[in-house]
Amino acid sequence: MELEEEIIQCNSVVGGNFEEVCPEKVIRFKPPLYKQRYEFVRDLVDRHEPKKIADLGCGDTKLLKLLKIYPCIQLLVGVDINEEKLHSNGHHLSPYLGEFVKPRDLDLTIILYHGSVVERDSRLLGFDLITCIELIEHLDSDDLARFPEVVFGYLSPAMVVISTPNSEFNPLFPTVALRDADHKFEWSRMEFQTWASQVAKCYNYCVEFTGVGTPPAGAEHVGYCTQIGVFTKIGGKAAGSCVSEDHDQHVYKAVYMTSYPSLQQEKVLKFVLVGELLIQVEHLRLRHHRMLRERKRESDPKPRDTDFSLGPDLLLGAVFTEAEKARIENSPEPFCEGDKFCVPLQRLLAYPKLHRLRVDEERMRALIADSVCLSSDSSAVMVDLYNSLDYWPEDS
Ligand SMILES: C[S@@+](CC[C@H](N)C(=O)[O-])C[C@H]1O[C@@H](n2cnc3c(N)ncnc32)[C@H](O)[C@@H]1O
Ligand SMILES: [Mg+2]
Repeated sequence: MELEEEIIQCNSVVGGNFEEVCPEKVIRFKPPLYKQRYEFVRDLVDRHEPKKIADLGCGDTKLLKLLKIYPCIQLLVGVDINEEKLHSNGHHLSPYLGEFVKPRDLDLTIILYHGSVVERDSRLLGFDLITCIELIEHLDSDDLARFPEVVFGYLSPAMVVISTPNSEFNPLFPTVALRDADHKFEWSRMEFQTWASQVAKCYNYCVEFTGVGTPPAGAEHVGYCTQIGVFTKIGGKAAGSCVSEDHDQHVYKAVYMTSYPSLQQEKVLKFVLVGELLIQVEHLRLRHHRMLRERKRESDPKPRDTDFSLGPDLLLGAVFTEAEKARIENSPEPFCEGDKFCVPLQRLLAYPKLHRLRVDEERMRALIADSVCLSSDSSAVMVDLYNSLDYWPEDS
């Protein structure tokens, strides 16, 4: 993360140490500061792998869009007081076509709620991570006073991240006013850390302070442009006893909800399994043809054992690791029965794209039974050795 400075003609009145530190310069961050804040959250998600995340004051849902790709997340919730923002951005959170073709391993539900973060809604209980990015400075003093009791006392997630402007950085900007017209306050590091430490102590969290947006050389003493507190619940995830009495408190209005296809859903698993299986069987069948053709060209009339050893997998562009090769080679080989080509289920399950689905032979048999033809003992998938689309130049 870098900070870019650009000399500009700056006639604005600047406060205190601005002129001394950084005369006539405008500060630009690279990547932009909002992206650095999102990156900070992404890094936390990478490290802690939370299953349930709520983004309070989610605005135009940009952070949620970045988070939805994480395989560990199963519930992603956004809350904002601005209903219009939620309505106009919700559809960006729905699954793409590619997410049906290559579904996630685990379910994911995304819900956007319209409501205020100072209202209690029991659907946000039991979360692993709650993010409040550039939110608290938009709360008036009454709401700010209620915020800790709701978020830390009632919702009581395992981790909370709060970011807010560091007012000590402001003199480096060309103007001295608050950074946004809707900000009710901007705190120095001392003010934020005093507030956050009291909150942490009151609700049994520990808090660490950091930030994003490094100050320019010579101005290190002002600290990060955005200050961040990361709160971790002492004693882990278990919800506090105070939550049990109001478990059905639904005050937020759900304005958008979407569920992602995943391999946890039987119909999705079946779709992927049958699709990958058909590709693999067809690939093996064509490879068998190729081998027969080569033999014919060599005019070798002698029948030999069919060779299903693993040559370069040109058709699928697959390159196997040594472990994958060993798994495939140790599984039963495809075979021919009259004009039928048979691939044992165990062989199919050895290929990486089917192996990753983590189904055993019995489950596979049950899932594919009504979609493919099985051998008489149901141990192999059976297809015609030749079909009308096969191209045999030698025949023409
Ligand atoms: C500066 S924006 C930050 C948006 C987003 N977190 C981001 O970093 O891109 C602040 C957001 O908080 C929302 N907000 C303000 N007061 C709120 C409240 N009491 N409850 C829920 N959301 C609130 C605003 O509508 C706005 O979308
Ligand atoms: Mg703000």
